[in-house]
This record gives sequence, C-alpha cells and structure tokens, in this order.
Amino acid sequence: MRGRVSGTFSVIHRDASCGARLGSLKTPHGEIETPIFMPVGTNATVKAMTPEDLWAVHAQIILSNTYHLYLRPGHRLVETLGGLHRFMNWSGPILTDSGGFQVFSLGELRKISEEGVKFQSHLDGSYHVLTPELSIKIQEALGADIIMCFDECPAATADYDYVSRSLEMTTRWAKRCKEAHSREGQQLFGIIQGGMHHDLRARSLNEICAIGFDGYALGGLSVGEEKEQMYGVMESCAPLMPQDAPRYIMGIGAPEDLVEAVWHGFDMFDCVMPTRNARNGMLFTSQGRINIKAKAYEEDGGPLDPACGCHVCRTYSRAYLRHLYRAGEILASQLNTYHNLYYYLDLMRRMRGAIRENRFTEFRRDFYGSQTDNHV
Ligand SMILES: CNc1nc2c(CCNCC3CCCCC3)c3nc(N)[nH]c(=O)c3cc2[nH]1
Ligand SMILES: [Zn+2]
Repeated sequence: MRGRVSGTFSVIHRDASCGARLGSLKTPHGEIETPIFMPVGTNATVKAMTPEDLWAVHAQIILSNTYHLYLRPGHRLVETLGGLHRFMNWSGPILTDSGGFQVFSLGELRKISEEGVKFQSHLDGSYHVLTPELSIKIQEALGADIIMCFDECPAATADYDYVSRSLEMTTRWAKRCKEAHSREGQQLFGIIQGGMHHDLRARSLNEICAIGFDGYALGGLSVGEEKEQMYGVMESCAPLMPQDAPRYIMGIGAPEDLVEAVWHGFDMFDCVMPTRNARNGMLFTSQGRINIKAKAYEEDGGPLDPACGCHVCRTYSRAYLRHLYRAGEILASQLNTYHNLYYYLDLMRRMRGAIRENRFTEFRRDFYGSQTDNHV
C-alpha cells in the first residue's frame, strides 16, 4: 500500500503502551506539533476570536471552508485580495474542507451525480454545481496549506449498498481531485469513507491509499452514530493506515473522543463543539462540562476552572460570566470561546506531554476518572 506523497510529516515518538504518537507536520506557514486540535473558522473567522486571541490560546492551525467562502465573499475575491491568510490576518497554517459535507448539511435542494453535487445556496437560493475539480480550484485560490479531497459523506442511516456505491464514487472523485491539484507546496489529504462497516472501511482505505496522498482523513463519522460504532471504526482503521502519514478524523469531537482517538493513533481533529458550545454557555472544565447560566453560579466568585491557566479563568468569576451570558452580552461569547478553545488546546498539549513520557495509557485512565460530567 503506497504511503504519503511528500515528506512533510514525521513521527517523533511513539508511546509503546498504545497507538498514540507524537508527530511534526511541516507546512508553508509553519510547523504543527501533533496530536493537534484545529479550531473551526467557517467564514474566515473563528467566531468571537481575533487572530491575536487564537495565538494566545496556542492555536497552531485553523480550519476554513470551501462551501461558505465560495458562496460568500467568493474565492476569486479572496484570491485577488492576497488569499485567505492575508484576508483574515492569520499567518499560521490553514486547512480547508472540500465543501461536500457542508453542501449536504447546509445546502437546501441538492442532487448528487458522478459529475458532482448540484445545490441551492442556503444564502440566496441560487443554483450551483460543486465538482471535485471546482472544489480543488477553490481551495487552491484560497491558498490553504492543507486541502481536502471532494467526497460524499453518507448519512449514518444509509444502507450497506448505498455506502458501498458511495465510497466507490468518493474514490473516483479522489482520483479527479489529485489530477486537478497542481499548486506547489499545498498538501492534499484523501478521505476514507465506508460508513460503520469495517469491510467497506478497509476497501475505501486501500483504494484511497493506493492513489497516494500527503495525509489521510477518516470521514463519515460523527454523523449521529453511537460512540461504540465511532470508536470501533477508529480501532479497525488506525492499524491499516500508513504509519508515516498524518491521520485526521473529521468533525471529532468531545474531549473524551479526542483522548480515545489519540490512544488509537490519530493526529488531527476539528469540531465546532468548543466554539459553538461556548456561545450557548456550555463550558469545558477539568471536572467536566458546566452550564454557566445555571443559578448555582449566581454568587460564585470563584474562577470558571481553578485548574485552567487561561486569561479568563485568571481574571473573571463564574458569577460575572453568568451575568454576561444572561445579559446577552457579546463579551460572553468572546470569553466563553476563549476559555473553551484554551481548554481543548491545553488538553492536546497535555496529551503530547503524556506521549513524550510514555504514560498515555495512565493519562487516558485518569482523564476518564476526572470527567464527572456534572452538567450543572
Ligand atoms: C461534525 N461531524 C462531522 N463533520 C464532518 C466533516 C466536516 C469537518 N469539519 C469541517 C469544518 C466545518 C465547519 C466549517 C469549516 C470546516 C466532514 N467533511 C468531509 N469532507 N467529509 C466527511 O466525511 C466529514 C464528516 C464529518 N462529520
Ligand atoms: Zn480557562
């Protein structure tokens, strides 16, 4: 099975007790230490965070998206203005998703064919056709450091035959993406589908790896399946994936999912949870998740998370954060997002430390013990 195409990723250290590994991924905009969480920046912004805030919470790489930026403001405009890095003033690495998943989760009417996906914009109802070639052209115009193949992510309810036929089309699309990709220095990752069926996953994995990409993603997860199903796919796919290429699981996940995936040997993750939950007052802490709007915090002068070293936890009280949230203040989104991203990125930093010291299995056991998930 062919490994990666370019030599930008290296495994620095493996924890002998499990699949966890420490890696380094070089990009034109800097080097990424893995395992790493990638904050999601849908419309060329990580909502409620300035680039300075992102550096302060130790973000290394952020995500943006073909679907959103193609529809607004348009990828050619972003290209004319110097590309996405210049446009949003983010000088670190950027990864863009290929848009297929968003067409299915956001677009209104959509029709899938061998050519690509015809859809109606969720913004103004205009009709568009997104093809593998156009997706690659958009991502090249945006100037991301890592771009994704255009794929189909079947619904969790799709039956075996549908998933089987879909992965075959995703493989044909992956070949077209690799053909269409010509931007030097920009890495292209392949996406493995196959639903929750281990035989289909192995087939997709072998087909995608045979084409050869700079990195490999597990798609088709975190679409409403049971955790056991998600973990089962991780467990069966990790050993089959090239050892010396980055492994990215798309759309994952909750903190416990990240710990599980790193334990199995995955390197890169993205999820809207830390940013979206922050705006809804759902905050992650060393003792589990808390709902800051709860009355229990009305007179709580203590820090959000005593174990967190972030600016928010060193400066504001839970009572103040609750007040801001109930008052609908913009600052509530800013401070809550800042903390949640700091928590996620600090969790990744602590996992990297545990791998480096060969104690990741203990880290995983202690982590599950700490998350009382009190949901107050
Ligand atoms: C949430 N669960 C989930 N997400 C998936 C995603 C999206 C990953 N996040 C991308 C960001 C989303 C917000 C805008 C910026 C890009 C998936 N993407 C692709 N291409 N294929 C999947 O199978 C695929 C599967 C996914 N499952
Ligand atoms: Zn904090």
